[in-house]
Order: sequence, then C-alpha cells, then structure tokens
Amino acid sequence: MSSPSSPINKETMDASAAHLLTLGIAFITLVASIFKLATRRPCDRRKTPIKVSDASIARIALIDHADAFCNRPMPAFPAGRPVTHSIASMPYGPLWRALRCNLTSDMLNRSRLGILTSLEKEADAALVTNLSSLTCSDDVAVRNVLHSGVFALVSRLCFGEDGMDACDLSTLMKMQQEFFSSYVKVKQASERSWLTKLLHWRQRRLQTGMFDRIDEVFIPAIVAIRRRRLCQQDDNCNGGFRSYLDSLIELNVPDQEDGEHARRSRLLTDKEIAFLAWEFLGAGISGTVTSLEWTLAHLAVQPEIQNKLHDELAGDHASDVLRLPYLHAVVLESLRMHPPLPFASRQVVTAEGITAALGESSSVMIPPGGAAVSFVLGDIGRDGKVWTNPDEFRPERFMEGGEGEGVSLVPGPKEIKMMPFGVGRRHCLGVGMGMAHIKCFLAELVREFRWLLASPDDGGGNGGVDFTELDGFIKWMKTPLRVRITPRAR
Ligand code: HEM
Repeated sequence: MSSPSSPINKETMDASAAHLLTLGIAFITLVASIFKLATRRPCDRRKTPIKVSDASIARIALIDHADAFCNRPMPAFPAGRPVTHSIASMPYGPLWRALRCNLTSDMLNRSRLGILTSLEKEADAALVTNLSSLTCSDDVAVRNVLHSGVFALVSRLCFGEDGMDACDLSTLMKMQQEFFSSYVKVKQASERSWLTKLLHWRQRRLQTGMFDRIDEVFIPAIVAIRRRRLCQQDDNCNGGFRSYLDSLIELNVPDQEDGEHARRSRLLTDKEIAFLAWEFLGAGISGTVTSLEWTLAHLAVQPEIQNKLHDELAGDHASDVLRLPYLHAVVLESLRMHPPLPFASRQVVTAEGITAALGESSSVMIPPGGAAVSFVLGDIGRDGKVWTNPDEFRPERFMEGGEGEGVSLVPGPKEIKMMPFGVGRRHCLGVGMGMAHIKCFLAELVREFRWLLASPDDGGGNGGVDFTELDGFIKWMKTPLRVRITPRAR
C-alpha cells in the first residue's frame, strides 16, 4: 500500500482533481448552452423586423421601391398552413394577382353598390334593434353587439343568402371572437423561446384546433353550394348577387407550378376556399368593428363633436352618407389615431439599391441579405412633424383648409401623411368596402342614439374610457368600451 504522501498517490489525486474540474466545466457549459437555447427567441434567428415610423422613409420604400417591398414575411401563424391559403400571406405572383383581382373586380366592385346598400341598410336596422334593447342599462359593453352587427352583413356577402345555416354561422362568429382574443396570447408566445412555447402549449393547441374547425365548418358549406350551383346554373339564384364563396368556387387560377407566366389553370381546392373565406370574414369584420369602437369612444368623451356629427346626419343632404364631409372627417381622424392594424409588414430579399436611397436620410439599414420591415401605422399617423397636437381627436383637421384636407386613404407617390390601409403593391384592397361599412354603421348609430359616458364623474379625465391600445395583431381598445346609450328624440 502506498503512503498518503507518496508521489504516485499525489499524482493520482492531481489527475482526479483535474478530471473533476474538467467534468465540472463541461457540466456548467452544458447547462449554460441548454439555458441559452431554451431562452433564445426565434426572432434572434429570423432577425427582429426593422421598424419604420417615418412617413417619408415609408414613401421611399413602399412607393419608389415598390417591387422590392412586395412580399410579406412568413406569418408566425397559422402554424403548419401553406402561405398560399390567404391573399395577405401569399407571395407576389400570378396566383396572388388572380385572387386579388377576383376580390376587387367581383366582391368589392363599386357597381355592386346598389345591392350592397340594401344589405347595409338591413344590417344597420338589425344593429339598432339590438342596441335599443340595451338603452335601459347604465353600462353597455358595445364591442360584441357591434361584432354581431358587422358579422351579419359580411357573412351574407361571403356566403350569400343560402350559403350557411344559422347554427354554423353562430359557431363561426364565436370562433372569430375566440380567435381575435386568443391571437394576442399566441402571438406573444410565438415570439418567445421554445421553453415558453412549451408552457403555452394549451394556447397553441387552441389555435391549431381552430384551423381544423375552419375546415370542418366551411368545407360542408362549400360542397353544398357547389352542388346547388350545379343544379341552378343561375347567377341570380342567390338573392340577386354573387357571394364571395360563389366567385371562389368558379374561379380559375393559374397553376403556380408554371411560374410567373403560368398557362395552365386550375380550380381552387376546398381547403384553399375555406381559408380564403375565413380571411374575408376576418379582414372585413375586424377593421370595421375596431374602428367603430374607437370612434364611439371619442364621441362619448367629446359630446360637442358627436352633436356636430348628429347635426350633419339630420341635415337635408344626409341620405348619401358616403359623401358627408364631417362624417368622412370623423372616420379619418379615428383611423389616423387608431389604425386597426398596427403594421404593414414586408420581407425584402436584397438591400440592392434600397440602402442607398434610404440610408442617407435615415437610420434604416437593410442588411445585404434582406430583412423583415414593419411600417408602424400608428406612429406614422401621429407624427408630430406632420400633425399639430397629434394625440388630440380633432376631425376638423380633415375639413376645408385643415392640414389633412384632401389626404388620400391609400397615399399616392407625392406624400404620405397617414396609411391606415397600407401603401404600395400590397395595400388593402377592401378600403372602399371598409370605409362604406364604417360610415353606414356609424351614421345610423349616431342618428339613433346619444352616446354617453358610463361613469362621467370618475375623475379619470375621460369618464372611465381607457384609450390604451391592446398590443396585438389588431389594435383593439385594451379595456373594451362601456357606455350609456339613450335613444334620440325624433
Ligand atoms: C377599416 C377596415 C380595414 C382596414 C383598416 C384595413 C387595413 C389593412 C391593412 C393595413 C393592410 C396591409 C396593407 C399593406 O401591407 O400595405 C390590409 C391588407 C388587406 N386587407 Fe384590409 N383593411 C380593412 C378592411 C378590409 C376589407 C373590408 C377587406 C376585404 C373584404 C380587406 C382585405 C384585405 C386583404 C385581402 C389584404 C391583403 C392584401 C395583400 O396582401 O395583397 N380589408 N388591410
């Protein structure tokens, strides 16, 4: 046996200590790497989008370099769905063009206005009836009532009179409400590490399940409409107008596999139609409801503006609501301050020619390999260099002689002052329909009711109305609006 002080024993001990030290370092490195991997945000890999809040930079990018800014980044959601399932996420190209063209030339065509107006009138009347039953309460939460009013109109445009039974429609409306509220949570979860994602598995499952349910609800309706159309062979079978679903069922689209100059064409699959119809409902409803809620909040807080609007609506020329100047100004002011969509997002694949154009005047640098760019619509509408007291709700700025006179809803090449419907190749194609719906509903709501603060004496400055925005995919009011409504004397 060797003694404790023998050189061999000392060497063995030194070797064991070195081994232990190495093992310790390896273990610490391993734990640190796992921790780093677990807490790494996906955007570290995909690069955080470059944010642009300056209107002049937005103009150079989206108008002068429209070709480079014509695609969107891969959407964080729906996970696992091909991007070709919605116009908004589809790459710029023949299929995108065909679907966009179908929507603008068919559903959103102004010559259809006659039929739209009668549908809008019915929807307005139904909304007024629903609200009338709430006039006795002190405190009405308006968002869900607005949502069901707008849903009734847009779902008729989407499915037609005979497209979907009442039970499926009510399921769809609930799904949409769930989707709007859960999207915020899922969006936040999708931006975090996989560890956080794991913890939010229930929310992600809810969203994935939602897309399976879309197929379950839509596909039987699509099959039934196809069958009916085959028997009827008649465009007027649907109460005199072609629904969006009808147009999608009949549409021939270029076969994407043929590339830019596709010659072959094909019909859309049921799955594609289902998601396009879901997109139509979402886009057609969310912007209108959000904008109505914000506008009513401002009108309740500033009764002098509400009275001025009511005077215009009670005037001699009030039958053509789309042309009333003060109503137009109120809606624009609301969209300037609260664009319902927070961003116009783009994916730029190369910096060639762009960095030089932007770089001299700004801090926006597109890396050579390209980047995702988010144009912050709320910041652009509230730019203090363009608007006086930008945080003040003052529709007069859009009237004759005001700084916003003649501002275009989708800005042209000259100047951008606000862009609630985006700009460039991917600007919103529903701008006409969105504006018409907001104006028709708002006109009826102000004509019929007085919008009052639910708690005028709470001392908070805005009578209990909280103007904080929800940080999500859609800029809802963080605290849903609660007001008191009374019928106006006729
Ligand atoms: C107040 C109402 C609305 C607002 C504020 C709004 C806003 C927007 C915005 C900001 C964009 C992105 C534009 C860009 O990236 O440059 C967009 C895109 C889009 N909007 Fe709207 N929208 C509204 C109503 C509608 C309606 C009624 C429809 C159709 C039914 C619609 C369909 C679409 C579609 C399909 C896109 C994607 C366009 C593309 O990528 O080519 N929107 N919208």
